Amino acid sequence: MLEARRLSLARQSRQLFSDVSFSLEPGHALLLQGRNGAGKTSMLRILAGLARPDEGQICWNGTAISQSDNYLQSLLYLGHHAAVNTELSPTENLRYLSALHDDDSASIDDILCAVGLAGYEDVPAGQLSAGQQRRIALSRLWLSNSPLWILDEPLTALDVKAVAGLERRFKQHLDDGGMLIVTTHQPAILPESVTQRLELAALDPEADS
Ligand SMILES: Nc1ncnc2c1ncn2[C@@H]1O[C@H](COP(=O)(O)OP(=O)(O)OP(=O)(O)O)[C@@H](O)[C@H]1O
Repeated sequence: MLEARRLSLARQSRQLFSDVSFSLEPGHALLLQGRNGAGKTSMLRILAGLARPDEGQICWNGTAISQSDNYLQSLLYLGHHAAVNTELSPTENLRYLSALHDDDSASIDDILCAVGLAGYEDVPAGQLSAGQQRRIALSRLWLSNSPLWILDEPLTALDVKAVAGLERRFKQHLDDGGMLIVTTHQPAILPESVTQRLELAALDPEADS
């Protein structure tokens, strides 16, 4: 279980969030919402252990993440920018990514097919569209066994079919007892019965305008 306890963060003399607490159980998702600049990416980076809050603590199965010996291995974090080597083909990118992950059981061809890149396997990623490059980055969701996924705007640049594929993958992950924390402006992609929403807006100076 992941527990965030009384997290606070200020940036550039502005309080982004204060006293934010939540807990996330296996099989459940957290949808982080808020307008541009509300602090969603900052919150996700803190949850992923890439930055520290001004105050508060995050615990993984009862242990502070800074002390946990398995938090980072339990986590898959995908940031805003597609982590794709543009000189490599989708197949080569996936071979590289699969070496980083613990699960090599899924075939690279099957994953490329699942993310809709069949027919583009050997084209340098730099010659693919933004949405196709995003699909390469999202292939990690098919490679990873990590129980906790933290995803920053994963739907950016994706078409309807790719979004539907991701929706199915999210559901499978949650059904398997995984956890998901995600920012997206398309909340319908998450199964409502197991999703809690956290809105970072209360401290936004423009919130009432
Ligand atoms: N490293 C940093 N140093 C200083 N200020 C920062 C830093 N990172 C973010 N900020 C500021 O914190 C605020 C929140 O940024 P953040 O990227 O977390 O927002 P967001 O809700 O993810 O926005 P968006 O929806 O546009 O992606 C912004 O005003 C940003 O300028």
